[in-house]
Amino acid sequence: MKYNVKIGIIGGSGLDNPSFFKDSTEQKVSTPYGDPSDSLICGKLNGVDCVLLARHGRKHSISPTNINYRANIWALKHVGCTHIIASSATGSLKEEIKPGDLVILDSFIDLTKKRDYTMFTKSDKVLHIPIEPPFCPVTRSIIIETAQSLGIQVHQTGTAVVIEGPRFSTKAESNLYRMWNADLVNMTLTPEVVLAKEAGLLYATVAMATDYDCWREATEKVNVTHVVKVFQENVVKLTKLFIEVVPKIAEKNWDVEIDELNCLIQESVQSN
Ligand SMILES: CSC[C@H]1O[C@H](OP(=O)(O)O)[C@H](O)[C@@H]1O
Ligand SMILES: Nc1ncnc2[nH]cnc12
Repeated sequence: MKYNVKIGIIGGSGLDNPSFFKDSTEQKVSTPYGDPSDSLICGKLNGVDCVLLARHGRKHSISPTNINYRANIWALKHVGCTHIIASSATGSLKEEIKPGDLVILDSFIDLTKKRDYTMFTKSDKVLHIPIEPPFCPVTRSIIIETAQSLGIQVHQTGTAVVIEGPRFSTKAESNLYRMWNADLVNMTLTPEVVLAKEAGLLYATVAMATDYDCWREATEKVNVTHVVKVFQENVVKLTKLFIEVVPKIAEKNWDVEIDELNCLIQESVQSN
């Protein structure tokens, strides 16, 4: 086995500072892109090396636009992560995806406007990464199988529309996303998922639907208090899934997947 598995866990809204580890160390990392959202919390989860990072900072002080996604991903790569599993609180765009449900995302529609979308601005090279499939299919399968073995119901696929935020959507926007057949809406998935691929990290997101955004007549329109409340009411199944998925990821040899991703990155650098 060429690569030792180390798993980065990016905790989103509601999972900003989970007490995953019995013993942990805090590591401050500076990166060529500036500072990550917070210190990295390193420890072992079910015997596997893991690194926790709060996407919005442990005090939830950084808004989606101002998150230094590049620094976050660079820092996790720098400390030796091979994988990232991330959480995200999301609005549901479909009746059948109910608040509290978990969705193993497989695609996105990026409507963000004010972010740094590539790691490759600090070199003389241009990288045109083929992003499809955006999420690591093998990591996704392991998450789905683990959920099934725990009796946790998940939606096995889902497309998230990513908005700039921090405001929520209008009803017109929400209905437009529904017409696109998107499943969820959030504010942080991109460029995180893209940068992870550029960095050669195998990445998956477990999204939790926390609300019906604002399209559904019969329900209260989304607000942040409601999002946090629903997330907290359902957080146990999400953390249980993360804790159990970590050893399942670690028991596999990932040399092929990591080498394939590194090849893809090399092939995607434009050179004249
Ligand atoms: C707290 S409401 C909106 C906020 O929640 C989600 O955060 P995350 O993806 O980090 O869980 C959403 O993307 C917004 O940033
Ligand atoms: N309705 C919504 N829109 C955008 N981000 C969200 N995060 C949680 N609910 C959301």
